[in-house]
Amino acid sequence: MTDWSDPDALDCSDETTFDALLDRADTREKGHYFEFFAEGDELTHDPGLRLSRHGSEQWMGQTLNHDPAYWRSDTARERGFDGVPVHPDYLLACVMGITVEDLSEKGGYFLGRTDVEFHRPARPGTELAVTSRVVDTRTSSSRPAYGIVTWATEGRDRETGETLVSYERTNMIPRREPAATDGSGSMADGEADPEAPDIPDTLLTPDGGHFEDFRDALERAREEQAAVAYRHERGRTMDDQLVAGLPLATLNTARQHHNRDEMADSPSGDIVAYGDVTRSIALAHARSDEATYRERRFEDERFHSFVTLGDTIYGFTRVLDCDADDGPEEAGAVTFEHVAFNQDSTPVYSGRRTALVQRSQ
Ligand SMILES: CC(C)(COP(=O)(O)OP(=O)(O)OC[C@H]1O[C@@H](n2cnc3c(N)ncnc32)[C@H](O)[C@@H]1OP(=O)(O)O)[C@@H](O)C(=O)NCCC(=O)NCCSC(=O)C[C@](C)(O)C(=O)O
Repeated sequence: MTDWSDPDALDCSDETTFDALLDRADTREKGHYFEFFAEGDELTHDPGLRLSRHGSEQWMGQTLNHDPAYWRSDTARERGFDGVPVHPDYLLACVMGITVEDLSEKGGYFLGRTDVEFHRPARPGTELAVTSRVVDTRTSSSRPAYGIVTWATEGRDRETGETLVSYERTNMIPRREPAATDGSGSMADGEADPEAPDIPDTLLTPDGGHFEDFRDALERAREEQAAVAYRHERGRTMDDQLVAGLPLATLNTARQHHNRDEMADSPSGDIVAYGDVTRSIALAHARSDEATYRERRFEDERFHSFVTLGDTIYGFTRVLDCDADDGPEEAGAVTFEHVAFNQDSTPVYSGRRTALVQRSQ
């Protein structure tokens, strides 16, 4: 009888032996297929993550989000924060990162998110408690190998139980067994629309980045049948640190971001950027052209196309609404539509954002 626990019983450095071993071995799976999820299921996400100043500053530096209120105590105080909070994009990415192992590690693509609400600022050192509820599951008519799942997620302060951020997100999730559909959905390569798009003749740019600048530009646009819409100058090329480093720093274990071998056979053919990194870069471009006071909420966030290593992310903004009565004395609410696009001008992300923007002195 061979004692297979004897170190000398198998030569794992021999390619033929090792190939045969690998062939025979089961894989201990991570993550869940589509069939695992049922509407109403509640999931408590176990991985612990403590928000850190280093993590927030690293996220801000790498994504070009340079708002001093999240670096410096004097600006934080002026903006009404009780101490220097972590950056909201980092908070959101950390809450979502923790959920990945349970919800989307199997390889599903992040399609969209809505109702992103920041309930209170979070301080470095906060330990997170994150839960999700399955809101909806459905078959994809265009991709029988995948289903579409929506979860409602809440990130809380583990010590006080207070909610910090909540949202609903939707992913494509691989099925264990492909669904029997005719595959007749929207998979055809985009047929050109023969109709020219209906767009305004004039796109206006606000004179500055304060609340009044956006409000005045919107008023002008209404009179001139124009839109307030502009692009931002900065671009950021996706490198290893952004594509693989930042998701892992928030415990996002989705293979899409760090396993090129597995991803070679996937629809994207390569690792792709975490949606929250792409989004944060586009928002940073927009925020660099405005006097942001606080983030309020995000709706209708969608990820349209893959972003891979070497792609460059630019930003485009349309101003939708200004509300002078919403917000404290120092700021008014502005609603934007932000679009992230790549070097070929292909939109990769879009979302509606309401932020408080500082009033002019
Ligand atoms: C996946 C691709 C190839 C599919 O492209 P496609 O041409 O097959 O079609 P589509 O039009 O984009 O949508 C496919 C189906 O999804 C539905 N759908 C679409 N959006 C939504 C939405 N918001 N809410 C609800 N449903 C939505 C849509 O209605 C359609 O349904 P159908 O199959 O029945 O016709 C294409 O959409 C694409 O390239 N998207 C970008 C994906 C991406 O790069 N995401 C970010 C990176 S992955 C990530 O961050 C991972 C994460 C965060 O770590 C982690 O979840 O773990």
